[in-house]
Amino acid sequence: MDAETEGLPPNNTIVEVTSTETDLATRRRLFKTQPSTLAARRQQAVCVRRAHKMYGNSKNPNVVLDGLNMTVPKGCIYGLLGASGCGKTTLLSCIVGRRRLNSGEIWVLGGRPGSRGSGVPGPRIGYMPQEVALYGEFTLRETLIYFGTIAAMARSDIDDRTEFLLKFLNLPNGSRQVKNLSGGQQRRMSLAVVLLHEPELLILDEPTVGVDPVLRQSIWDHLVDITKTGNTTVIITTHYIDECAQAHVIGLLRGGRMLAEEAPTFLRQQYNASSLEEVFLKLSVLQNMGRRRRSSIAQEIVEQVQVPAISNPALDMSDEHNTADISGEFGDNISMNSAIRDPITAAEMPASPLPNDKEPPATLMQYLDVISSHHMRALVWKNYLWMLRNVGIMMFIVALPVVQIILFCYAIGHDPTGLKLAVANGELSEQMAIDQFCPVFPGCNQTYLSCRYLDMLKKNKSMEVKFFQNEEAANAEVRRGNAWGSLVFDKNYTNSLNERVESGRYADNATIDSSDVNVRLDMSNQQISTLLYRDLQYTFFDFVEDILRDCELNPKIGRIPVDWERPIYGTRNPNFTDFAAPGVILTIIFFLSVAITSGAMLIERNEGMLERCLVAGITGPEILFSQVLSQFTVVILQMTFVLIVGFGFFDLTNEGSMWLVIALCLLNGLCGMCFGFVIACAVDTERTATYVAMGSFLPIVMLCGIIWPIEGMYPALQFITVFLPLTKPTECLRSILQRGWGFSEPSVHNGFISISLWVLVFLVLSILFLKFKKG
Ligand SMILES: Nc1ncnc2c1ncn2[C@@H]1O[C@H](COP(=O)(O)OP(=O)(O)OP(=O)(O)O)[C@@H](O)[C@H]1O
Repeated sequence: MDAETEGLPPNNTIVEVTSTETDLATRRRLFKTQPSTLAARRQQAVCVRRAHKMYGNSKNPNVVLDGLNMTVPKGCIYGLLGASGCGKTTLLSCIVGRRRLNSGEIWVLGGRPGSRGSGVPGPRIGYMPQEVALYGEFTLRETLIYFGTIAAMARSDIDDRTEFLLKFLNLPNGSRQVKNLSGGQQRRMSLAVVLLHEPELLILDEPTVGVDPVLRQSIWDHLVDITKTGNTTVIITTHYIDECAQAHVIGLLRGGRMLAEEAPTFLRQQYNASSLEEVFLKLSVLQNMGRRRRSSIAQEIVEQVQVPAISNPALDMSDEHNTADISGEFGDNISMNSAIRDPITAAEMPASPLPNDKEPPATLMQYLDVISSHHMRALVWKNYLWMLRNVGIMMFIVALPVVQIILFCYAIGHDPTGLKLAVANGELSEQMAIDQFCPVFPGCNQTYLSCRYLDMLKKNKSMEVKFFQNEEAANAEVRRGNAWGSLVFDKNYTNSLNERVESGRYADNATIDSSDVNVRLDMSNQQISTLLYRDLQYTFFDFVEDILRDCELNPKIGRIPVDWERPIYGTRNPNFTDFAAPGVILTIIFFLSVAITSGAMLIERNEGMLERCLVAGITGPEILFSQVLSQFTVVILQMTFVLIVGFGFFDLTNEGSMWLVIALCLLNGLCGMCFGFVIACAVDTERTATYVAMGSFLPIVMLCGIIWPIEGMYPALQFITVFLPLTKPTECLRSILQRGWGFSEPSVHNGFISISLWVLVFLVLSILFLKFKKG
């Protein structure tokens, strides 16, 4: 009920108050100071005070909880009722510590949810979310073993409870997979999971949806039964308002506030209603009147709706009530009425030890002690079981990088072959050109030297030569896109070339011109034209050397006077495959790890499993480390196959230590996994995750020196690349593979340092996202 309704006179006859001052004065006069001690609040199972929660932003807020108070005494069944979308789930997720209030306070089992030592989230509570939130591939028994292990139950206890729950909830035998159950059976299974470890506080979000009336009744009977001892408290939301008649207290939530918190029988009497639905309706009307009483609409409502004489609980308080936990707000008063009328009262409750009021400062060991062995056991077991149940997917995941490296090795970096050249050779007759006949004379023979050169082009560089009768025809072939270049030889080519060599510096211009090969290239394809440019020249050097050798002259005089000694690193003919391989291998491993981990985490998150596990007390670091452990197996397999295929089968150059290569690839896979965690924790949907992964893929490939040397980038970009996760590792792997460098070389150990730092950064970011990214 909102504050304005609290101001109604005790007999509750609706009085239209016209003057604001009178209204305020009446409210002040009627207001009593009411004690509310912290200790009393902490004695409740759940106590919410002045809770404000909104979604959206300040410009477009969606206020869901608006100063809400709620008191759930220990040992009761509390039915939380309200229309769809009124904020029940939001309130529950704040109670279990998965969402934060914008303001206000929550006490659960005497502690603040999420604070150290409060046990919430943790095994003290059992949360059944609205969605099924179970692993479809697991059997019922495996599901219960998993959640039982998380709650640190002994295996024998898990087995006993499993037998009981399967029978009690009318579930099929334990070896059936969850995905093969009907919708109703899955919800019952979800209920079985929270009942399994018999927590102190059960929070059930619509547990009876899809349950037949007989079973619904037996679930309620069970809830009544477990609360009898006073050790278990149940908060339940349901759409079937009247089933809440069996609750000890019901809270009616509307407009972000509690309309009432009372025992159902009391409410029905108080509001002279035959059903709880009617009570809800009347209270809603009262709430509307309170809100609009300054408007003329109020009068209409008063006239149209029959509201019974109701004593306003906010004002109808005996001294007896005042001694209880009352904060002066509506919710407290009402719930205490209930608590006192109810057979289970706070006074009868066994006083359980409360956690510390203020969170004690944590020691370093407590900060580091974020991993519990039974949680890790359960999580790693669950991850491997998931993989086992999805062998097809796992095989695909392992095979994918193999396919990629095979494609890379076959498709990238090899010199193009079969490049067509259009040749107009003046030395040939018209008929010879038509017949594509160009005679080659080996040895120290100075006849048709043009044909000898062209023959070497064909043989050594796999080029295809087509003869045309004149220069125009050859150029036209290039213009039509049928050849990559035209070569024109003068009709005196052989003689002129001989004379040019013989005369040396005395050769005249005409001789020099006619001994040149005139080349016109199609330079539209940078790779091909560069290659042609290089090969036409190199083949010419080879051609000259060949003749000189055959004529028993020193072949060196045919070369340019630069002696290309054996390279210090690399080969005389470095290929693009070896240049790109380090970056490509790292990129494949990195991005497949990103895809696997972000996919796995997002599936868990979006199907509610992650939420359920976090409420059960699993921590962010535990989830991450368990994923690291299990996904790492996949990364190791992927990496092994990539390296075997790349170095074993395709013989990629490796001059260095294979152990260093393996270590770097493993770290790189780990880094990809951690980046995947960050994406999964930071975004909400698979689609956004795909955009982020894709959005980061291209910049990383372009900027990390994988396909183009960093030295060729703009200076500002060169600076930025240093801070990208694959730049230094790519440089490092290239140095190991091509130069055979060891760890002591800066370029190698810098790669390891850089990737380790990135692993750390991504891990910390994921943990922070998991911790702080709540609603
Ligand atoms: N993550 C979110 N971001 C933005 N708005 C949200 C989010 N979750 C819930 N809401 C909005 O908050 C309001 C309350 O939602 P909530 O799920 O708490 O209602 P509910 O009472 O549990 O509904 P139902 O009974 O249908 O499950 C709704 O208007 C909903 O659209």
